[in-house]
Amino acid sequence: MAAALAFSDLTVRKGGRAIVCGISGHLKRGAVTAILGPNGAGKSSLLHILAGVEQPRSGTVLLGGAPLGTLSAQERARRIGFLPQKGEVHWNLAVKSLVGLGRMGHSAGRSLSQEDEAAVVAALAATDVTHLSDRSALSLSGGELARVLLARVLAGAPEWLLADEPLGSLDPAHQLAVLKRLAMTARAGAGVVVVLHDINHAARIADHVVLMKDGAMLADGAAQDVLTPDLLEAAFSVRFRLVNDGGRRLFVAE
Ligand SMILES: Nc1ncnc2c1ncn2[C@@H]1O[C@H](COP(=O)(O)OP(=O)(O)OP(=O)(O)O)[C@@H](O)[C@H]1O
Repeated sequence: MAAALAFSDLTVRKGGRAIVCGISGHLKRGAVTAILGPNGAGKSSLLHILAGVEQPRSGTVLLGGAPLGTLSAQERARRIGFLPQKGEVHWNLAVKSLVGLGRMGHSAGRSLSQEDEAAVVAALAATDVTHLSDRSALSLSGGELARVLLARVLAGAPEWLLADEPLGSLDPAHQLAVLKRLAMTARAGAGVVVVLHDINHAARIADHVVLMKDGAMLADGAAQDVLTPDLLEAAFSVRFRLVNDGGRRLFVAE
């Protein structure tokens, strides 16, 4: 399948134990995949491997049929946008310049073209940070910085957008706006893979859900098949009641 992200028999060992235990899956573009599971389940570890920023102990990741490791760093940066859980900036860089770095996979070090500049402007607007364009990235609040770092990834218009808990420091209005942006990005043809903690956020945008526990996949399938009270209880050891809220499924922890 064109440009699918497929992984097989992935194993990661850290601290003398397996934290990802031989998992396999197949992710499609044009869809939102939510990775859910309790703390320590291995969600970030899986995302790091899919992004190519960490290597598994064993197993393979194929992007469009090619092993991820065979892509040049520039091609990987152009095709896979990765938003880590703890986004940090240590340079005194203007927000628009920081977001411009998201074009590096396209610009290969040359100065930004008109197309690059247009992509930066659109990405700043998409995450509601246009008004911060000239501010130093070091001066931003946590939620502002999170939105700027998402803008940097969006500016690159990657085939794959891999985001690790992108809503953690956002207020409710911006959480909703970012969820909608992720869904729009998938509808525009990208593969969106997002680690989420809120089941209702996943229910709102996910087409596909990977449910992890103890480094293994408890379930992997269509959102409506995986987001069930029984599977969620098996993952989180909490009972969820399913409420029909005018046609929208809402999960309430009991
Ligand atoms: N360098 C390390 N050494 C030892 N253990 C590690 C190391 N890195 C991660 N782990 C452990 O691996 C497990 C999986 O970590 P990971 O960050 O993938 O979990 P997660 O599902 O993303 O969790 P969270 O929801 O808390 O972010 C955790 O138990 C973590 O403590």
